[in-house]
Amino acid sequence: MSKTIVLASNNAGKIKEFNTLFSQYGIEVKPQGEFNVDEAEETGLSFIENAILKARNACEHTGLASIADDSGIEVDYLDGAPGIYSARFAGEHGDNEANNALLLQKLEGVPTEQRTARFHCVLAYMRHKDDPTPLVVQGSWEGRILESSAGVEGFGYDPIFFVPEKGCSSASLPKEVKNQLSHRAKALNLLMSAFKEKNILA
Ligand SMILES: O=P(O)(O)OP(=O)(O)OP(=O)(O)OC[C@H]1O[C@@H](n2cnc3c(O)ncnc32)[C@H](O)[C@@H]1O
Ligand SMILES: [Mg+2]
Repeated sequence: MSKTIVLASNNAGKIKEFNTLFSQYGIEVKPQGEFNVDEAEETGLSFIENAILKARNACEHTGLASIADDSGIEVDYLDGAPGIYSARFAGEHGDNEANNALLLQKLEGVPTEQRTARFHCVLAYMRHKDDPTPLVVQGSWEGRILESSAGVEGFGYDPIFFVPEKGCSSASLPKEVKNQLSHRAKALNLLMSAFKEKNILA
């Protein structure tokens, strides 16, 4: 049985990655923009809460099942900031350049070994707006914050996120490589296992 799943995101970078990732599993998702869904207010205090708020909002507006992604970067030296505020770290939502510049500034002079950080991704799947048991999975990706930007792939914090196992920034990795290693790829892998176990979309 094929059924439409709404992707509860307006972030073009995420949507692009999801198109590739989902196609690997033979699943088609439609971004919420195609349904004119109003953006959910991300008032939660954790990635999990925000992912559920976004998924529920998309279900409510479309009457369809949805998957939301709430993600961000946690920097150890900053006690986990920007965390759930990653998209609006410098004030304006989605100003990637300002966010990256502020993060570099806050870490100015901090030695390499204290620049550890990780991307974190929570995915929430809800069958409908009143679904009492959303499926929630998480993935993370360890690295550290560079001292300046490098690379043009990806989006958001990718130019300043150093990937130790590859020796370069995540914006310097070919898309296929990021899609094998990333927090998002790991979380989606878990979600797909849960789908299989629960015969969702089977
Ligand atoms: O809520 P939606 O509509 O999905 O879009 P958003 O951009 O607001 O997304 P979030 O609320 O989840 O905020 C996540 C921010 O964390 C950053 N981020 C998340 N995943 C990333 C990745 O793979 N590479 C680089 N930056 C990432 C990026 O700056 C995002 O704007
Ligand atoms: Mg958001």
